[in-house]
Amino acid sequence: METEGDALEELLNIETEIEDVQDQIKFLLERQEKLHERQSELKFLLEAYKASGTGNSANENASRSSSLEDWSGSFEWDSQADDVRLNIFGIPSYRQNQKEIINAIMSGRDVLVIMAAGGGKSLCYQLPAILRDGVALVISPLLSLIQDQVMGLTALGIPAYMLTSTTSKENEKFIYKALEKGEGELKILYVTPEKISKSKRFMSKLEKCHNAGRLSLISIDEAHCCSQWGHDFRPDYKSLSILKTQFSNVPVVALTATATQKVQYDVMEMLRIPKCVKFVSTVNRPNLFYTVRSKSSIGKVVVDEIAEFIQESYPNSESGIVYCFSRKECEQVAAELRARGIAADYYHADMDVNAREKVHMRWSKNKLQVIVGTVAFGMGINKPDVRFVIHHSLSKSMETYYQESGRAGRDGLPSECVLFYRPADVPRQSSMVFYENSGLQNLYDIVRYCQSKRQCHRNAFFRHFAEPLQDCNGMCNNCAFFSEVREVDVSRHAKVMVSLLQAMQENDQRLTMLQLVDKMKNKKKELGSDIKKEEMEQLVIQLILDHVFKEEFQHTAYATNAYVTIGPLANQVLQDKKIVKLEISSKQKNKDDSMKSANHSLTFSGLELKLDELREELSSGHGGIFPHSVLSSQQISTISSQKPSSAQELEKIIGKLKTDKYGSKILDEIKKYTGSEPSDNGNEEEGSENRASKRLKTKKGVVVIESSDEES
Ligand SMILES: Nc1ncnc2c1ncn2[C@@H]1O[C@H](COP(=O)(O)OP(=O)(O)OP(=O)(O)O)[C@@H](O)[C@H]1O
Ligand SMILES: [Mg+2]
Repeated sequence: METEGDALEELLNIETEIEDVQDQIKFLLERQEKLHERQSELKFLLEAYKASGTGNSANENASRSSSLEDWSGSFEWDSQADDVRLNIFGIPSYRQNQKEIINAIMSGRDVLVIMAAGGGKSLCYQLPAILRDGVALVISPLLSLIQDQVMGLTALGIPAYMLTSTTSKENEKFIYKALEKGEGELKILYVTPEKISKSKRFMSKLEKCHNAGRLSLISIDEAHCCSQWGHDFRPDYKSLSILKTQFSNVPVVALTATATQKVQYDVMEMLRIPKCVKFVSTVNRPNLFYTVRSKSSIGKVVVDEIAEFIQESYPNSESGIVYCFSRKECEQVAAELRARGIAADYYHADMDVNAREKVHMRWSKNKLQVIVGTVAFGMGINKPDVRFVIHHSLSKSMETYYQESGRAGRDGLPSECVLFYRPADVPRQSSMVFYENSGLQNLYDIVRYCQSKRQCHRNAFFRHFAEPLQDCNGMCNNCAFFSEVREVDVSRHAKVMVSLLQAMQENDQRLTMLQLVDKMKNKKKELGSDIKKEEMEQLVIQLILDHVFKEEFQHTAYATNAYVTIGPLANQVLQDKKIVKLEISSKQKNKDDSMKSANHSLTFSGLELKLDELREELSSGHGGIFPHSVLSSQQISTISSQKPSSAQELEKIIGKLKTDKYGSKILDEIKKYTGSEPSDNGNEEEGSENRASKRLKTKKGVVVIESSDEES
């Protein structure tokens, strides 16, 4: 006969099971939502293919415009545009989509441009701004970005101004007069979005400019700031909808480096440009080599490895960034790098604006090799020749990592992105992001990227941004060294771990990841075979990603603690319904292996170094503009390989304006160098880009480093 005790026990069991089922339903609903989202992304993608009539070639699909109109044909402004491109901007040819975007804007259309960081979005609106009559208005979110742009344009002799808190009274007067009366030369005017939302005076002058038919175009840079779903939402960007309402016949061009479908729709809606021509370029950055390195639990060892990497790969003080998790860590790592002889300084939100600006400036002018920053060192970074971005710990999402690592190699030359990963960094991040909308989901996506030792890192980006896969060309460490990894069945370890955690929870005890791993030490007998502590940590994270465990958080007076608890799929492991596998490096990566990727770095020829010195000298002599505004690294590389001997030859590389300004000094330097060059100096003939790509040839995913003079 059933007693009261039996009934009570059964009731408790049922309640536990109901909780378990509810957990599973919650998990399945979340999963369903994700799948729906992905489904609609893929449907959209397939429709885009159909509309553009392209086949399956990844390259064809990598760049697409949303309409069937042909923007690549000839237009009446072609020759004038070519002239401005070469002779004012010093740019010898267009990159992918630039010509088409310019043509669409010149035809008076609204345009949405999605183009990777460093793809060359600025030229797309600056060139039409010069060709069209009147003043172009550019909205940009940050003062530092605006200052960089205005300085660069001024150095090219283009009448560009900004109207910000730093503008002098005199310049303000000049700008208002130019807008109102068309007096004085003003072609491009930069403002922050607050000017549109808060300054009635400015808006009334702008209206006058428009009424007189002198507002040539409106450009909205970093347009993802319009969307709450984007990574840098700015409330003031919302007020930009007024622009299209008020100036409906003026073309609006919105530009951003990353935008998921959702963000793209949001931007089009917010800016009221539903019929815009959309140009989407690939997110692929083929010049970036992505590496995930396992991170030691000893802080000093990590800094040693970072310092060694920088010194061995970038001995000519090439610029780089090291991203750290916290402000304190930034300061420590910067100090330790300095102690190891690297010119490094830190940058974070706790510093006052002037101190931050000073560090940024020193770095931009190549007086400082490395900035060690938190995420606060963000959007305003415009330096084209950043050769490496190192993450001392993982970012909080794939999108953030793409943005941060993407600050490397904006000039298109080979550069490296290295992420130091250890599972113990995951709870540090998760306890920061768990309260954000989809914070944990986003974090777990990048954790998957870090945990995977076999999957192509580049493909992870394509998947994340719903883009067809493209060849990695051996440009990530998994593609380059994948054979060193094996998959091990650790289902038994997982089962023991689940039972252990369950027993603890039944006794109302909670465990952090490290405590759980520690407790597993006592289970050696049950396990038979042992796996290393780091692998055990990797397993805990793997089980969190697989929903066998989940993370829970508790606030204390000082911090938020992350605990590992039983997740919806734990029973599957206990009932042997789920096989758990772990990717394990079959041989300890030795130093040589991990440094292999460093051979992607550029090496400079003697002439390149001379020209680099010359651009520093010329930049300080020309009102302190940035060295890269005098000559870009790519231009230095082309000049060094072609060694022009006359102004006419030089003009073909850097255009008329720069040749007039700096030509004689550049030609002198070439002459001096070729005069002193030993006759067997054959290898220096090639530009660094050529040499770098020659040194790095991939054969079936294995990197073959060809020997060259510098190495022998
Ligand atoms: N066609 C081209 N050929 C060579 N260099 C180019 C070309 N177009 C642009 N560049 C150079 O590429 C670099 C990056 O350009 P730009 O600042 O416009 O990038 P962006 O797309 O705005 O990137 P971000 O999203 O990081 O702001 C600049 O140094 C620019 O001069
Ligand atoms: Mg830009």
